[in-house]
Amino acid sequence: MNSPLSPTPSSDVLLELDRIGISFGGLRAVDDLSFQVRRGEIVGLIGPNGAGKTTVFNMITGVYRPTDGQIRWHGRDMTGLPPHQVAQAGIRRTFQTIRLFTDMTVLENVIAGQHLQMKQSWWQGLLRTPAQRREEHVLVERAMAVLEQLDLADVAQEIATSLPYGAQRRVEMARTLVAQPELIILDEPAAGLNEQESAGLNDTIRAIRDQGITVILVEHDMSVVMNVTDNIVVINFGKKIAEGKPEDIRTNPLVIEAYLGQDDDDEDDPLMNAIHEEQAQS
Ligand SMILES: Nc1ncnc2c1ncn2[C@@H]1O[C@H](COP(=O)(O)OP(=O)(O)OP(=O)(O)O)[C@@H](O)[C@H]1O
Repeated sequence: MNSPLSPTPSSDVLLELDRIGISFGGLRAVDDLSFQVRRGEIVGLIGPNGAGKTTVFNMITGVYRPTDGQIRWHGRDMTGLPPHQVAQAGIRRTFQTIRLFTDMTVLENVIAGQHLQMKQSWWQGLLRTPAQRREEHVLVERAMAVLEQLDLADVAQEIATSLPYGAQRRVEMARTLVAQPELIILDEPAAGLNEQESAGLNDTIRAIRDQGITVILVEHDMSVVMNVTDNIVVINFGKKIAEGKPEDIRTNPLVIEAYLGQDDDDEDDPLMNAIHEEQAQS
C-alpha cells in the first residue's frame, strides 16, 4: 500500500528536523534545531542534563508536536503525526525502563508484540487455520533471525526476566527490531549496564546498523557514543551547539564548555575525561 509517508528512493536523507522548536509555558525547551539523519548512519544526540534530548525524541516519535519547524521523513512532512502512525511509517523507539513480559520466554516476548500486527483474526487463531499457522511460522522465523543478530538465539527458550540485565536490554531491542523499522531510536540503552555489558552494547548497535537499520542514539554514556556513532549532534539549552564526527566533538570548545558547566558526578565519563585531559595539557 502506498501511504503518504511511503519511501521515495531519491535521497539518502531519511529524517530531517528543520528548525523545530517547542515551549513549555515560558520555557523554550527546544529552539531552532535542525539536523539530518542519513540512511545507514548511527547518529548520537547528546547534551548535558536538561538540554532537551528527551523533548527532541518525543517530537520525532509524535509524543509532542513542535510549535515551530517541520519534521520530514523521506522528504515528506510528518510534523504532528501521532505516535502509532510514526511507528507505522518505520520509526520505532526503545524505552529506558525494561518492559518485558514476566513468565514468558525470550522468543515469546519478541513475538508477543507482533501478534497485534497479524492479519488473521482471533477466531481464526482459535481454529488454528493453515493461514494462521503460516503467519505464526513467519513470525517465529523473523524473531529467531533478530535473536541471532543480537546474540540471543541460545537463550530463546529461557524466561526473559531471568537473564542478566544486559541481555534483557537486548531482548527489549529485539522486540523493537522484529517490527522491521527503518529507523530505531535508542533511549539511553547503556543505562544500568556494567562496563562489560556497555562494551558489548557497541557491538549490538553496530549489528543493528549492519542489518540496514538507521540508528539515533540518545545516550549519556560517552564510551558508547564516541565508539559507535558516525555523527553527533550536541544540544544545550534546547539549541544545537555542535555537530560532527566524534573526534571533532571531543575537542569542540563549545561542547567542552557546556559539559564543564554542568554538575557531573560521573567521573568515568570519557567525554569529561577527555575534556579534563585537554585542559591539563593546555
Ligand atoms: N512536559 C514538560 N513540561 C514542562 N517542562 C518540560 C517538559 N518536558 C521537558 N521539560 C523541560 O524542558 C527542558 C529539557 O528537558 P529534557 O527532558 O528534554 O532534557 P534532557 O536533555 O532529556 O535531560 P536529561 O539528560 O536530564 O534526561 C528541561 O528544562 C525540562 O525541565
